[in-house]
Amino acid sequence: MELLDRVLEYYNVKNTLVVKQLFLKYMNLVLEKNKLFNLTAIEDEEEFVIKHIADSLSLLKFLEEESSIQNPVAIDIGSGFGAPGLFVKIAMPSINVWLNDSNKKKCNFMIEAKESLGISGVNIVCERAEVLGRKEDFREKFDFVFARAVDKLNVLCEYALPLLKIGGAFLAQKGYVCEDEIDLASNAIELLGGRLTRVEKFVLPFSDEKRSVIVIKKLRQTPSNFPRNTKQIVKKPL
Ligand SMILES: C[S@@+](CC[C@H](N)C(=O)[O-])C[C@H]1O[C@@H](n2cnc3c(N)ncnc32)[C@H](O)[C@@H]1O
Repeated sequence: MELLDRVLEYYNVKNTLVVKQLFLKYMNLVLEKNKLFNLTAIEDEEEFVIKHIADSLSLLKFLEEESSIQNPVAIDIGSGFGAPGLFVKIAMPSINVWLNDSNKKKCNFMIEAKESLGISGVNIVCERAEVLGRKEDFREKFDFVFARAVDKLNVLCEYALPLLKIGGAFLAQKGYVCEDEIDLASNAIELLGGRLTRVEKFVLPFSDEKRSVIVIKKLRQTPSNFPRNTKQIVKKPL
């Protein structure tokens, strides 16, 4: 598929023959399973390449620029069928990725996809992110947290920041206009030990799809009373 070749070249992805085969296999798995239950609204292959693959790969430059760690560990919260985490992992094998979702069917699909693609360095954890944030094995264990299309930034910060190591970065993928969400999240960012360090706006390649990536760095330990339980987070966002 020529569009996919161009996208891989645009993002400077190495080992393109292998990566392309894995992306095509993964896309077919998603589109096939999508006939049985809803994983994505996108059914057209070229649209899939832009809105799922290129959109996920837009994180690569942030991974390079925000950390010098050789084998970073990332968690993708609310990953759904595996976006952006599994696409990033395929294009950047040196990263270890945890794919997290609270929905059992989606987690089962991600397990199936991981096995079918035969990739190591990927784990799937089926739990609410705010529950993981209170577990010793997950709290402050990640160099990066990703989230795309999961919740508003103030709510997302309470999911993401407890999971980050000090010095780690939360990469939140948002639409082009995100200023109001950022304003609303400033209290949460401060309370949870973070600092907004970067907001980058761009257009996805070979399209007119506009996006933002918001970078929130963890500077201090998250106070032990966060994350709160789901009811409190939803009813009274920070
Ligand atoms: C709209 S989907 C987005 C999926 C994927 N990130 C993407 O961009 O295609 C949102 C996903 O977040 C999951 N989710 C929502 N709240 C969550 C939470 N607190 N912890 C873990 N997963 C959550 C849902 O189950 C759903 O699969």
